Formats: sequence, C-alpha cells, structure tokens
Amino acid sequence: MPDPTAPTPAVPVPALDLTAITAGYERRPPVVRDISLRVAEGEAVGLLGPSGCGKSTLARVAALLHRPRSGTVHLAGQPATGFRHRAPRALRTRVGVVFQQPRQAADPRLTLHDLIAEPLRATADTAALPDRVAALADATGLGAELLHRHPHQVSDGQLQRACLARALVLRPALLICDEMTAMLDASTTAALVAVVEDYRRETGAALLAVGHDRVLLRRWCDRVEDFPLPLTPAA
Ligand SMILES: Nc1ncnc2c1ncn2[C@@H]1O[C@H](COP(=O)(O)OP(=O)(O)OP(=O)(O)O)[C@@H](O)[C@H]1O
Repeated sequence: MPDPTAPTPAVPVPALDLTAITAGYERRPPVVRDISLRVAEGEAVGLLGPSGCGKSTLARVAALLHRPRSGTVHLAGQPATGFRHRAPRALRTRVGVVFQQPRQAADPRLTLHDLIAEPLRATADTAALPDRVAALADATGLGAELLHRHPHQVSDGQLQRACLARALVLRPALLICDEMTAMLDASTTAALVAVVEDYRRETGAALLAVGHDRVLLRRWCDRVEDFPLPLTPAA
C-alpha cells in the first residue's frame, strides 16, 4: 500500500511547453496548425522538416517573438501567452535565440562588443558586463580585435559567433537555435555546437534546435522530432 502521508513527488516542469499552436501571417491561412511540443528541463530537442513547413514560425512563437493565433506557450511552467502586448521582459529573457541569417538579426550600427552586451545593458546587472562579454567572446572564439568591428567588417561565421554570444549573455534557461549553422562551414559549425554544449553542461539549459540536417541534429540532441509534430505533447 502506498503511504498516503508520503510527500507527492515533484512533477518535473518542462522548460518549454507549446500546446495546440496555430500561427500565421497577416490574413493568410495559418502556416502552423495545432502543433504541440514539449522540451523537458535540460533536454535538447531537434526539430526537422522541409523548407517552408513552418519550423521557424514555431520557433519564433516559442521565443515569444511571434504571437500565435491560438494555443499556449509555457516557459518553465509560467504562461507566456495571453498578454495584451508582449510577454513581460522577465519571461522573454529566459529564452535565447540564434537565427540562420546573422546579417538580418544583427543591428549593423553596433560593434560586435555592443551586439553581445546590449541585452545585459537593459538589466540591472551591468557590473557583470565586461567579464560576461569577455568570457563569451573567448568561448565563441572571437578575438579582442574583432569586438571593435561592425557586422559589415566581419565574416558570416564571425558574426554568427557574436549572435550566439548575445543569445547566451543573459544566461537563458532555454536556447533556440533556428538553423544556426546552415550558412557555416564544418569547422565553424563544430565550434558553435561545442559552445552550446558547454553552455548546457554548465547551466543545465534546455535546447530547441531547428534544422534540415538530420545527422547533425541526431548527434546534437536527445530527441529529434519531424515536423509536423504529433498533435499531443511528447511525454
Ligand atoms: N514574415 C512572413 N510573412 C508572411 N509569410 C511568411 C513570413 N515568414 C514566413 N512566411 C511563410 O510561412 C511559411 C512557413 O515559413 P517558415 O519560415 O516558418 O518555414 P521553415 O520551415 O522554417 O522554412 P525554412 O526551412 O526554409 O527556413 C512559408 O510559406 C513562408 O513563406
């Protein structure tokens, strides 16, 4: 007989819980229909699918950058949808995102240093800024000289390193990599994957990695899902 006075074991709270997400653009038909996906605390999930199937749209919903038409997003058990405008900053900063095209993502007016530092400047934690930027530049393989350059003065690979450093600067509990390595050569891909793995080992952060490369995602992730996903959340 189970002991009724025994404490109930804590139910693990997923890092990300997307439930019945439908999302699209303007008045067009939705590109994501009734999709659910759960990423457990500390888990790395790969999301595979052909071009145009809606993976990036779902990733943007998960990153709280695109408002779904219906469905809910929970981050570490906290509802992150249903707000009148954007989700509160405290929720948005729990997620770090890296996109495929660093030139579209990076503000061309900022030096790489400021690109990395900017999210931290908006917090009360500015004292940590020099050390955090230096450590991330080091981890991502950006030499000090590169940090003074602007995006047009560096290669795509160098800019993507800076974008990854920026995504990690607030130490997110969930990192979303949307085709992060699609434009990169094999050695830069390996270097950036290693940075993410080190970060996850150190912090226990969860990962949602979106891409086309099944071999890479299989190697990188605990679980790989094909898009469209099952209509019920993964166990
Ligand atoms: N800002 C936008 N405005 C209008 N339609 C969009 C927008 N972004 C994406 N779409 C459309 O939504 C659909 C899904 O796009 P999405 O980028 O989510 O797919 P994807 O699976 O990530 O593709 P890829 O692997 O090529 O990046 C496509 O038909 C695309 O044309």
